[in-house]
Amino acid sequence: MARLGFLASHGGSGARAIAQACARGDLAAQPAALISNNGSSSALAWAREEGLPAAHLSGTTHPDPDALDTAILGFLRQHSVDIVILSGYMKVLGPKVLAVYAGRILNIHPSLLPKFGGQGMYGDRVHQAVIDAGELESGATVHLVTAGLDEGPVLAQSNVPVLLTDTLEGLRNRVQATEGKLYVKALRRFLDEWERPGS
Ligand SMILES: Nc1nc2c(c(=O)[nH]1)N[C@@H](CN(C=O)c1ccc(C(=O)N[C@@H](CCC(=O)O)C(=O)O)cc1)CN2
Ligand SMILES: NCC(=O)N[C@@H]1O[C@H](COP(=O)([O-])[O-])[C@@H](O)[C@H]1O
Repeated sequence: MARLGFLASHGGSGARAIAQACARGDLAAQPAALISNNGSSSALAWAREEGLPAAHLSGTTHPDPDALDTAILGFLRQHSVDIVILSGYMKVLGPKVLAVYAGRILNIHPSLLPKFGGQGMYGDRVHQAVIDAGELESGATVHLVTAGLDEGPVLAQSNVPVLLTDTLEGLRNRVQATEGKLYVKALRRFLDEWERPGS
């Protein structure tokens, strides 16, 4: 059964949705570890409540980026993680993690990539940019993670309308309401391919 390593900066809603799907038997996977760059994140508190091995690893604990990259990789390997799940993780993954887990790191982004992705595009900044651009639709994207921000192959997307009267909160809530189900669907499809011999 695939072992999942979560990285989250805030609430980790995607990680929680996936962990609940694993507990229901809807995903052939099991949570194995969680890392947060935010020592006071509710994702870290949730992981500890769940008895999940959890660590605060960040620029505060490891000011040197290479040392942080090594520490993140070490924690993932210590817990025999097979697949890395980014769940609102707001930092760029380093080359060591990217190399060892190439093709096995998933992320969810709150726009229809490739639109509204890349440096500086995260959280509410994305939704505000969508509204400012006058887009008629938005959604979330699950993609494989590569060295470039939000540039990896798309695995799945959700679609929601953008209303002319939309506020930032209204659009955020409408997009976020699709994320948990989308992430579970994308991971199920990924696991089907990953577990097929020779895939
Ligand atoms: N190597 C990669 N690392 C990460 C990727 C990726 O595709 N390749 N995805 C991001 C997640 N993400 C959007 O989905 C994202 C996260 C953060 C940023 C960003 O600009 N961050 C700011 C700092 C924000 C903060 O400190 O709170 C920055 O780096 O200046 C853009 C996109 C996760 N990592
Ligand atoms: N570029 C990455 C990004 O913006 N991710 C977004 O951050 C939010 C995290 O919420 P959460 O911490 O409650 O899961 C989610 O909406 C996710 O799509």
